[in-house]
Amino acid sequence: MNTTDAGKKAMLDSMKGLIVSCQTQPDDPIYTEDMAVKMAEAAAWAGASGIRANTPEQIRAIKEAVNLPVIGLYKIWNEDMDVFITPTLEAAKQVWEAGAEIIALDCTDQLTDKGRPAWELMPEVKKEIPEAMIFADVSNYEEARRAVELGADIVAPTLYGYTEATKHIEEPDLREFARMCRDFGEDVYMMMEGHIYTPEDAMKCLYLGAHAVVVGSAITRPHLTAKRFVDLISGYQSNWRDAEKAKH
Ligand SMILES: CC(=O)N[C@H](C=O)[C@@H](O)[C@H](O)[C@H](O)COP(=O)(O)O
Repeated sequence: MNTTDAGKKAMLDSMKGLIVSCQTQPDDPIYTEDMAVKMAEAAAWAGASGIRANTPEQIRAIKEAVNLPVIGLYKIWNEDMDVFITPTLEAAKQVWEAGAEIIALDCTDQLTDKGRPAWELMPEVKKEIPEAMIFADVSNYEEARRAVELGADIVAPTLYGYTEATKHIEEPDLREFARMCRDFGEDVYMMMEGHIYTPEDAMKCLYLGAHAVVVGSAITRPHLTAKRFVDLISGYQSNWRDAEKAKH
């Protein structure tokens, strides 16, 4: 792997376009041991420019099968905190050792169980693993600014909709994303991630200044895509039923 600055830049430049998040958990209805690899192979077949993957095992298996840059993360849930994306230095090391060129970190203000904000981990990871590139998962403009100042290579609003302040939101904030691209796009690779469900929405993000768009559920969680259809259709069906009842 080429980890010089020029090598890093060449890799990041090559990631323009679509990055597919290929993640499965054992409690997913589509889970099998090799499912994440199959998803990554499908993404590569389609022409994706990178893969986002969770857990050292899935990252390692994907790296063996697919010749694309990998954004790796390690989701670890702890009931004492909301931070779950690569929450510790040890988790970041495992992601790196599994072969991911880029490590995704929670760079929000959320507090860890040690009482410190999640973003404080980034300088430690950069010091410990200087060859790695850092993908900062943030939830708002201020966190994006801080991530840029701390030297993130990539910033994305991945956690918009997943923090205490934003958990009621289920759509991307394209206006805020455009502001991030305008203000930080010269200093960092801005990517869009989270709640992008159609090629048209992905295109909008590219027009707003995204270097790449990371898409997960819409491509690799068919059960959630099916649920979006069912929820919408059944909502209309009950409205129809109520309207019919009201007539009688
Ligand atoms: C918040 C969180 O846990 N995000 C995770 C980050 O790796 C994934 O579960 C998402 O699938 C990914 O961010 C892509 O987003 P979407 O699935 O909406 O396209």
